Amino acid sequence: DYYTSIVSLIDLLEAEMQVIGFLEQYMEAMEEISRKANETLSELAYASQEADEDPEEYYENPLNAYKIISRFVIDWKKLNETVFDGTHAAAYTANLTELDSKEGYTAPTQEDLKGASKGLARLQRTYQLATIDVAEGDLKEMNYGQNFSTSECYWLGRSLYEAGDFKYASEWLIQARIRLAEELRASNDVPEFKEIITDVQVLELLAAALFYLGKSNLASFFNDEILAQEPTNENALKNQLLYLNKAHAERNAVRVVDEANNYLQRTELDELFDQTCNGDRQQTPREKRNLRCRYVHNNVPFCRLAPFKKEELSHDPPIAYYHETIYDNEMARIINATEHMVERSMVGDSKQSGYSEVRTSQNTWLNLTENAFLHKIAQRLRDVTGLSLESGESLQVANYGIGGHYGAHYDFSEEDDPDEDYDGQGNRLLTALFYINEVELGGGTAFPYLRLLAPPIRGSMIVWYNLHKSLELDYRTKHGGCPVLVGSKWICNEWFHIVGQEFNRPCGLEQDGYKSLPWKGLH
Ligand SMILES: O=C(O)CCC(=O)C(=O)O
Ligand SMILES: [Fe+2]
Repeated sequence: DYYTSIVSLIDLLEAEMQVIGFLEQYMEAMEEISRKANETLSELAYASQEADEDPEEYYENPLNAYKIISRFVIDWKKLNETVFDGTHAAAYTANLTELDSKEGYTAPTQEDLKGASKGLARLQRTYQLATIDVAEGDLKEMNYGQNFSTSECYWLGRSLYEAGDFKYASEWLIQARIRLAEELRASNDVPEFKEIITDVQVLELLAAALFYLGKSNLASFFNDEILAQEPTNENALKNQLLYLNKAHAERNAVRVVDEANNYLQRTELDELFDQTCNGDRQQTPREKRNLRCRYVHNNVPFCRLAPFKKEELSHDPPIAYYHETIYDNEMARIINATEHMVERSMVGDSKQSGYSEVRTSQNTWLNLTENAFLHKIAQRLRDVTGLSLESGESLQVANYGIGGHYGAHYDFSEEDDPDEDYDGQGNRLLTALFYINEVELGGGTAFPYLRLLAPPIRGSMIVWYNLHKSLELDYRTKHGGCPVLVGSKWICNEWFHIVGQEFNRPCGLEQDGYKSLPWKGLH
């Protein structure tokens, strides 16, 4: 699909350029025909005008009599053949068909449009971006100059309406109305062949969206607006009663649930996650007080010369950045090797997995042992963590597109017997995650329970233990990838498992799992 990764969008751009070429070719052919046809046409018109001045006299001349018959039989026939010539249209269609059936290409669908719409709404919700700003291309004080047209606002509103996101649907529909009014004021000529949206179309959706948001009063107000423009509009007449009655009932009832907050079934965790992503939820100065930056060598001889640059993010559970742990050429190679391999990411365990809006990214895997250039990265992973990779997974490479994100989750398996999920290698002990490109805005890794946001720093790696020393699950490690606001986000991560770490991370003598139990089953 097109809304989960940048790579596929670049392919799509290529397809669009081709389509532009095809149509240009066709239009040139048509213009040539039009030019020739006009020439012939004026010749023919000249002849008949001449005759029309005094037909009787004109046709006394036998040559002229011959000519008009000849014009019908020969010239008009020839001209019509040229005008109706279908070969250029056929070539155009054939080009399009060929593109459609090209290996690895599928035209974007309504589903893609819906996915992209939801991605945008997710960005707005997470980073609290006002629709009016986004519609003008403003994302967090940056202007990308991408003003939305009436039709774009309308379709965005409509997709969100269909997706049940009535809050943002109504806001985008209002933007559509504003633009429509501006367009009407500015001029009357709408460019031909472009979709024309009417105010009534917008109002119908807007009233319904507001109704579902529990704002029947407003729904009723906009419905009246429709009736003012089209007094016999059947839908509006029907809805009038519904909206009015509901508004009346609402006025007299105490609202139990706040529907506006309840839409899309957002959980408390979603809220915490968003707040962590947008910086509203942060570690307290007290929590940060003992966090340090330091050079570490982990007793690796080479690292005594070139130590790792560690930045502590949390002591318990242990989470830290290691800056500048992957080289430019390594990052480029990883992206080059995988950009045409990535596929839509799945969620779930070995028993049950599938696609989900919780994780909108694309990913693939690189085998650390099969790819020679990855041997060095594997060694670095061992040096940084002090752990063995004998039970480690392949390196996962992932790319996030428009509004791409990964909702809060645990990396470990909560199964009674995680060995079943992981081929007998034990649960996921440690996560090491490299940020391998520059993300312009957004796309951090958020730990909502720890009030911790790690921005994606190109070339840095973030490392954390998912399990307590006793190997019990550490429920404080819930985390996710914040939506990418501007740019594209590439990461690769390695999961270290329990097997083989007996001497590398010895178990504690006490059960320390109680520390994170209060977070278990939260939300
Ligand atoms: O994208 C991120 O920052 C987090 C990714 C993640 O948590 C995962 O892939 O398990
Ligand atoms: Fe994760």
